[in-house]
Amino acid sequence: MAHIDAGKTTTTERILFYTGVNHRIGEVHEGTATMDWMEQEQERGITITSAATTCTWNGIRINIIDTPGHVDFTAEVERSLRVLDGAVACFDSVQGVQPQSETVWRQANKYKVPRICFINKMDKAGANFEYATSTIVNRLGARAIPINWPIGEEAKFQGVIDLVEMKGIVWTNEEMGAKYEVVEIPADLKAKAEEMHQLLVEAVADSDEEVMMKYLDGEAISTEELKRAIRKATIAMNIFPVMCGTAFKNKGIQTLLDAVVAYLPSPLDVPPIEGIDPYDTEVKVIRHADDSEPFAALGFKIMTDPFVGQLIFIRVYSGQLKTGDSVLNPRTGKTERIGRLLKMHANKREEITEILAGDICACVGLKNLVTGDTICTEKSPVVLESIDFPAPVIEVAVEPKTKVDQEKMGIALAKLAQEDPTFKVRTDVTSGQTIIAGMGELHLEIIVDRMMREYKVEANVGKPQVNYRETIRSTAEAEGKYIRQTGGSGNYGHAKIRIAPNEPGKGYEFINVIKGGTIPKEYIKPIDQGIQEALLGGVLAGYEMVDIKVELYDGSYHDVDSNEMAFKIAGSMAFKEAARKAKPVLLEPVMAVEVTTPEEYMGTIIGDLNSRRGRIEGMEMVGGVQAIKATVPLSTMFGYATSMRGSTQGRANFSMEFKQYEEAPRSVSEEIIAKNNGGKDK
Ligand SMILES: Nc1nc2c(ncn2[C@@H]2O[C@H](COP(=O)(O)OP(=O)(O)OP(=O)(O)O)[C@@H](O)[C@H]2O)c(=O)[nH]1
Repeated sequence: MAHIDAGKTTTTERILFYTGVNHRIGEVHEGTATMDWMEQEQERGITITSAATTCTWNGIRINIIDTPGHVDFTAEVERSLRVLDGAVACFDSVQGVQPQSETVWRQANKYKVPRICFINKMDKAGANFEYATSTIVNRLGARAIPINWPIGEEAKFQGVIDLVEMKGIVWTNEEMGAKYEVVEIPADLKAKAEEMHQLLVEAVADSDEEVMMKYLDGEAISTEELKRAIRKATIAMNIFPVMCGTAFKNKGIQTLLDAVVAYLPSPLDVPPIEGIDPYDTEVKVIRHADDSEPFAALGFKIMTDPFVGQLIFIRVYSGQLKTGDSVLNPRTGKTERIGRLLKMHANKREEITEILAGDICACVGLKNLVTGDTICTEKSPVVLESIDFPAPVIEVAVEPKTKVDQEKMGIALAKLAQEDPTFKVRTDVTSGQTIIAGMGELHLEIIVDRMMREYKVEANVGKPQVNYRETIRSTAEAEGKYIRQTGGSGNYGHAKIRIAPNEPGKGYEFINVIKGGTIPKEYIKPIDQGIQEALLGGVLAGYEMVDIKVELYDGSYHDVDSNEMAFKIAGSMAFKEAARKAKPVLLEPVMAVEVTTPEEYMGTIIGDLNSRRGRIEGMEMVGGVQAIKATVPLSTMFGYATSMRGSTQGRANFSMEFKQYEEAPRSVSEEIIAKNNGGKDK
């Protein structure tokens, strides 16, 4: 995991080469990286999907998921961290911690994933191991403790000092770095190595009692003892060991693999996973990484494969499973049969017949699974915690060119949406246009590109727009009555509701307080559904309404004429009227922006951010340049990259990620409401 371009894919390619999975090294910039198997990834030299793959080092099996660095694909990182037990955080040796490193670091904290830090690109001009490590301490607030020290930097980088075993390791540039030599610690680095070794012992002593006692008594600590203490401290996240190398120049990868095996947890080292009983949500269910416990796994990724069909990636938390076994999906209550099990090697696959606790693999045959679903045995059901995904903030209209394209587009978008939980499709209520929403311009561009290439859909694509939301600021009551006589049969639906603002982020909540059958039970759900449909269309400018509590408190029915449809319409009517009375407001997505710029352009950058309704949150010197943090509405940030580069002669950089939805200022919301014809449902 890392900021974009830190070298995750290059490092992974080296790992696959040294562990014997690949016989030649694929390069990102040549478009031949195994992990970046999608056409779009190879053309752009970036990772978009996180490919899961398996390799073996020193007899230990390692499952690797190479994650994307670009913020638009943050969901890929989120789900990978949810199912992995350990991570290698890659950093650029010149830049150290970059904005997106902070995001992924926070995500790893959230899922309590122990980490090793790998300072990559030690061969680059300006490489500085000490500085890069200090940024991990200062910007991430992490206890980053070197277990390597570089031998030479920039063009002179030859290898590393292993601060645990106190030896030098240098790579000879032969056989793509497969060969290295163990050497004495160079004389000029001896004192530094001693100092850093001491620091390492001190840092891990408090995680291991024996080592602590010996340390306090001034006794020598053996390499084995030190390794054990580092493992404990790393798994407990008391420390984050820091290593270095250059993936591109083939140095430092074998040592990194050794450390992954030595210090990152195996499935047995992580705490058992907690879930709940689907039939009694008050009951906690604990599952250990043990083959003899009942089977439980989490589906974390869905990929449509042109040959096999739908592949579901799962992480097994407990028990075992064989091909042909049936599993229960507690969300749907349905049992499904596992057709095939596949071990994934980036773009190749190997058929297997069983999987065990701790495994990550792909399976075929689970039609109804969505990302984040648990699968388990019918006899001992459990629901594991799902995965959180951020809301899409940008949208664009796509219009099929012909009738045939229209059909193909529907299928393509549905498939793409099933793979990607941050991508949503909707039909605009007034224009009837298909609107797709996602995490950023790049995200939508890739989706449109895949739709056109993989599914051969021809379509016109509009300009990206902000995905606004609506909510209410006060409470209101309203009633909806739908009474019609159509031909012979009648329709009768009648509902009275109260609505109130819900806590931000809590979404929609429906509370039924109907007593004594004023409205029969079977019509309650249709009312709820009618309200939910009305929520999607909004009341101000046609945007989805969020964070609203609705209480159904009264209504009436007719013995003969009442039906579900009539109550659905009554619910929708009641909600729209109540929402209009409850001070509706427009919400806009606000982004966390970080610009790094040479000092001379600071004034220009800040002035420009202010003119975009930005709020400056802080400034800091980072690696000789100024880092300016600000929150800025997304609507003012289109085209920012070009204008910022123009005004700083290409010397400033920026990153941006979604922060939260905030109420749009009156002038802005009036303009948007006017543009959308003053509400789409009118
Ligand atoms: N000089 C130098 N360049 C490197 C090194 N490692 C990677 N690169 C180059 O840096 C660029 C980015 O590398 P990637 O491996 O694609 O980085 P990434 O972190 O996977 O990027 P995303 O997946 O797009 O976030 C490529 O052009 C690599 O060839 C290194 O050790 N030294």
